[in-house]
Amino acid sequence: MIKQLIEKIETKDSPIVVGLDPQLKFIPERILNIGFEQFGETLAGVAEAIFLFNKEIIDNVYDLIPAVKPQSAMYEQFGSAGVKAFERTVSYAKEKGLVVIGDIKRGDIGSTSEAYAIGHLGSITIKNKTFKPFDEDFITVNPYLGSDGINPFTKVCNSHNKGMFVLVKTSNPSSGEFQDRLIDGKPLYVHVAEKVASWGEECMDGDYSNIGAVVGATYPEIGKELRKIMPNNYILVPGYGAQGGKGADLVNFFNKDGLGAIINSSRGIIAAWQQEKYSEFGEDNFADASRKAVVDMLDDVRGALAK
Ligand SMILES: O=C(O)c1cc(=O)[nH]c(=O)n1[C@@H]1O[C@H](COP(=O)(O)O)[C@@H](O)[C@H]1O
Repeated sequence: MIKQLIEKIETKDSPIVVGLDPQLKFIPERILNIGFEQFGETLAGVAEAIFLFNKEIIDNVYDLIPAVKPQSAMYEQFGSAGVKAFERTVSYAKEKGLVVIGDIKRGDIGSTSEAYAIGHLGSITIKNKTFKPFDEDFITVNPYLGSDGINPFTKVCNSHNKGMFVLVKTSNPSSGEFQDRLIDGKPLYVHVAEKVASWGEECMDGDYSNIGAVVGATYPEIGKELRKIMPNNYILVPGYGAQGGKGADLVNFFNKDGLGAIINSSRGIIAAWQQEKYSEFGEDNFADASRKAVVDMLDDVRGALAK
């Protein structure tokens, strides 16, 4: 699956991913009203609006980007109707030829991880009929439970040509509380990165592994260190834009071949219409504002890489 992602990154010259993290406050009135007219002022009405909001953004940016990353909590907050909107978003993005990274941050004891892996990446057979429940292409995984929490995902990645990004050093301000702690003289994130490199060897797909890492754009020096420890693992880099990451911070996350990293922006793209910088588009043209924000992000990232 990483081969397919790389092919799209190269074809579009676009190492970026748009995070589809809808919040009620980002959805313009005209979209909300469509949902409410159909399903009333209910969770189902909001969920319909969320799907329509995502669809309009996807329609306006899909030619510029290789992938999207819907964040599951942003849908789960609206209950089962929200989960349905997540499912519809995954299918629609795939219809438009995009790779889908389901940001679900799962991981548990082996038997439970196996169920997550089946539900999100794999398939289940009921009376000779096979179903693929969520069918994302990649997911995000929390490694806190160790190898037996990861192995079931690896197994399904190999049987279904899927992939995962394992949290190594997260972008948030307090990520260091545990992740930077020294153990045997090395920060915990280094131990996790070494594990990602070795888990990744079991899951190679061309020059890169279907097992990647998540490292926040907000820690560029750590990104440089981790890039060396995981030469064959793609790094998903969130934290661009709304969390302060800039193009210049991102160069260290890439390999010399110009590959190896994919940069995420969520609020910076989907809520661009609410920023002063894009106010000329107005609420009705929110998806045009998103397109302009993608173009600006691409210019920034390509410019930094060209230097
Ligand atoms: O796994 C992630 O995607 C993730 C890891 C991390 O360290 N930091 C981080 O922000 N994320 C996610 O990346 C997205 C960032 O959103 P914005 O800050 O709006 O661009 C959210 O969906 C976060 O849940």
